Amino acid sequence: MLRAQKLGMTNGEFVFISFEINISYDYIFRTTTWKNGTADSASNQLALEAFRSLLIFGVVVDFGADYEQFTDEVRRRMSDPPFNIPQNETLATGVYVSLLYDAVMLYAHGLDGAIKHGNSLYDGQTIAKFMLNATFQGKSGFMALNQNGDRRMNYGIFDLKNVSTSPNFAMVLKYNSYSDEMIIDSRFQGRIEWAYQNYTTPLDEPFCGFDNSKCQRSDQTASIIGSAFGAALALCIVIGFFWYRRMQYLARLAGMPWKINPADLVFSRTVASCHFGGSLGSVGRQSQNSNTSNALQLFTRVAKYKSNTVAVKLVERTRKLELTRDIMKEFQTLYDMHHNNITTFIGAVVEDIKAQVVTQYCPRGSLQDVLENNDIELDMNFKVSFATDIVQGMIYLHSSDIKSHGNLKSSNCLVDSRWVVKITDFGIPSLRKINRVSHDDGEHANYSRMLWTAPELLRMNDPPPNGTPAGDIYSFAIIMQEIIERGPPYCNCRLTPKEIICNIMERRDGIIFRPTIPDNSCPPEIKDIIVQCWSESVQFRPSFSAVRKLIKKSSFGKETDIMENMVNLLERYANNLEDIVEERTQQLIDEKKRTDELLYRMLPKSVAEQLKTGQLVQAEAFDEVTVYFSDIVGFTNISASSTPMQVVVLLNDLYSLFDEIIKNYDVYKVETIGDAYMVVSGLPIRNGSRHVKEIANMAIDLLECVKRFKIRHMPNHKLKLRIGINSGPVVAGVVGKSMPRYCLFGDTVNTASRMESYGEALKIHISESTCKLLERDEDYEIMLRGEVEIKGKGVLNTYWLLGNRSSNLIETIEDDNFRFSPDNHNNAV
Ligand SMILES: Nc1nc2c(ncn2[C@@H]2O[C@H](COP(=O)(O)OP(=O)(O)OP(=O)(O)O)[C@@H](O)[C@H]2O)c(=O)[nH]1
Ligand SMILES: [Mg+2]
Repeated sequence: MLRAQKLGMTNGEFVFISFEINISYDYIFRTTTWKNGTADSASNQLALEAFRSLLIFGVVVDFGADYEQFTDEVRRRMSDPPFNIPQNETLATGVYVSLLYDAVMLYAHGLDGAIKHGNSLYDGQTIAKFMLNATFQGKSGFMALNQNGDRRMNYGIFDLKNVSTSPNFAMVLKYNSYSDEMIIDSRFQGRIEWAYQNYTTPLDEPFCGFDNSKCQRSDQTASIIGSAFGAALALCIVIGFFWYRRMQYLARLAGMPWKINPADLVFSRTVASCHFGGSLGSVGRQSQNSNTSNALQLFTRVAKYKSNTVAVKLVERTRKLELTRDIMKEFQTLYDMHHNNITTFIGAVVEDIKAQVVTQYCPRGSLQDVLENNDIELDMNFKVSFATDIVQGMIYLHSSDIKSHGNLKSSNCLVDSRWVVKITDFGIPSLRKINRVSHDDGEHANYSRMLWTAPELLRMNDPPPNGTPAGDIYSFAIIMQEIIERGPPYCNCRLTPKEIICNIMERRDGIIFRPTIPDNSCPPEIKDIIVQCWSESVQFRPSFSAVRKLIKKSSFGKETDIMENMVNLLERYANNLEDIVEERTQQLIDEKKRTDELLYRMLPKSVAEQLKTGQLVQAEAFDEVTVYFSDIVGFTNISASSTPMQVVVLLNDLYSLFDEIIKNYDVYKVETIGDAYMVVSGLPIRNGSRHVKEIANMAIDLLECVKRFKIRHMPNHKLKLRIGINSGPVVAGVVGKSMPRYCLFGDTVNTASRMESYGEALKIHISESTCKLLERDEDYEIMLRGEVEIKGKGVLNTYWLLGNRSSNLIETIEDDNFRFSPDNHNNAV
């Protein structure tokens, strides 16, 4: 009751009824049921208030007149063995004693009936049957059982009385269920004192119902009305929203935001990409590459649009392009599409018979270009990430208004700067459908274009321009083969595209024709996906969403997290780049080495280095160097009796030999002019006085080698060399800018040249200065030639260098009668 009070239910509106079985007049009148002996008076006061709302409904035992006598008898008997309970104990008295007595009497009644009717004493059901409708005066009042075995008894209602003086529960009404009478006893203390509003009888039911449902109902009605109104409002908002969107769409459609002014497109260049031809609609193709199996060189037209680089695809038609509502809608649909794995449609220029479709430019070219580029290393993760990009793009495309691509192939999958694959060339089916300018690129290219087309579409006379979703899945499988194999479709078979297409369409002997993928080229789960995707039966091909799940389930699809994937991708790309850079650097180093070598052959290394760093090479004076000249005796005659090519071969053979020999000496070859060969020692790097010996030894060596030299086309002809040497000061420097040459200047050079021209065949003619330097070394055998009149010099003493005693002597052709004639020296053979 205290709990009810806390809930505010004891204000009299509610009446609580409790049921008591153990009630007698005495008991009731003596008991103060609300009071808790251990509680404080304040709590008891609260309880008293609460108990005012309680009516006790109880069984009223009528003990009858002999009750006292009965209890005395019970006490007496209980004092006897085996109970031995003292007579003054109250235990033997009470309502239960009389109730138990009456129960035994009732059982006896049933037993009596059973015995009388000859029934078994052990059949409980029969005994119980004879108890039904029993009536007798029991010790707990009149005992009467109805036909169901229920006892008809007296029941009473007790109410709390004398609240302000000595509160107690008192019977206010008695009901005899046997006689069905209400009995008002004189001992009753008046009527029920209701706790409700000044003792007035409470309503049968509270105003809001026992569970507040009656009040709620009105609340509910309000809320139903409210929600109906809300729903109507929401519906209006939704309809209004869609209507607004529709109006916006129509306004946009009419405004044609995708329309580009041709003047805004600034064409810069075309980017080439080499592969099989494009679709019939595009006119990007420019030239036919004749040597590689009819492959076409295709070009992307690149332009600047609002300072962005864009790709422009020209679509030409044979008749005027009407901007019908359908075409406008198709352009608008493209314009509204945005996804990371499709190229952004920027707009279109629509002119009389052509349209220029402007899309986002992908600098890395198509997937086909990337796959064909062997510099790019692609591991399986990279390949699967390409595949995943295509799948994501296609899922978006299939869920869009476009529904399907219809021309999915590797050249229509572009790779952007961050290696993300983006699908392109989809949509605008009306534009694709109306008659196009036909580009007959030849049978090979035409059939090559069909390699991605699903067999069911190949068999159709008029396939839908947008293709079908299942057809796209088939095309995806062919792209996967390209990715896995890094080659064109069907790269493992030797058939021509025409033969391949025929095989696919005909399905000979029920065998379907598809590309082969070697087992070791990709994990089995990836191969399974590809095989499923190119199933002959459309029903067996999975959707792109299913393919995405299958890839995710594979060992390559375990995306840990997008950032990690991104980082892995970048890392792989960086590693790839590092390898490429390393390779390229090596190539550059090799190339540089080659050009340097070439340069060092033309110029002394120290001079070349200065020129390379852009320094001005100052002419340099050298106090003493030795200059060597040689010439082929009778070269004019040899040239006259040979073809120019034979002369070139001869000189090349000879001077290659010379070049090899002079490598053994510290000399610098200045030049070869025709048949003349000029070498110097002592520059550009000074070598003290060694220059003369270097040149002398070299000259002896060269002469020896000439004696053994055989002219290829004149094997019997003995080649003879005339050698002249002079030593002295020179100035060396680079002359000329476009073809710089390292030249020597000074009289020393002229004299050396004269020494050669006034010399004799197979002899080394040296000047006096050279002779003096050589004489310091006793190894050299030198012979005075005598006085020779040299043009521009006067009469000079000259010498023959015969040989080096420490190595081999020259077998000189001694001619005592030699008479020098400056005019006939060229003819001396
Ligand atoms: N680098 C680069 N290449 C592109 C871009 N767009 C197209 N291409 C390439 O340009 C070439 C010509 O493209 P298209 O005229 O569409 O020819 P296609 O893709 O082979 O065939 P269809 O799409 O059927 O016409 C193809 O190799 C494309 O891969 C781009 O944005 N960047
Ligand atoms: Mg294309």
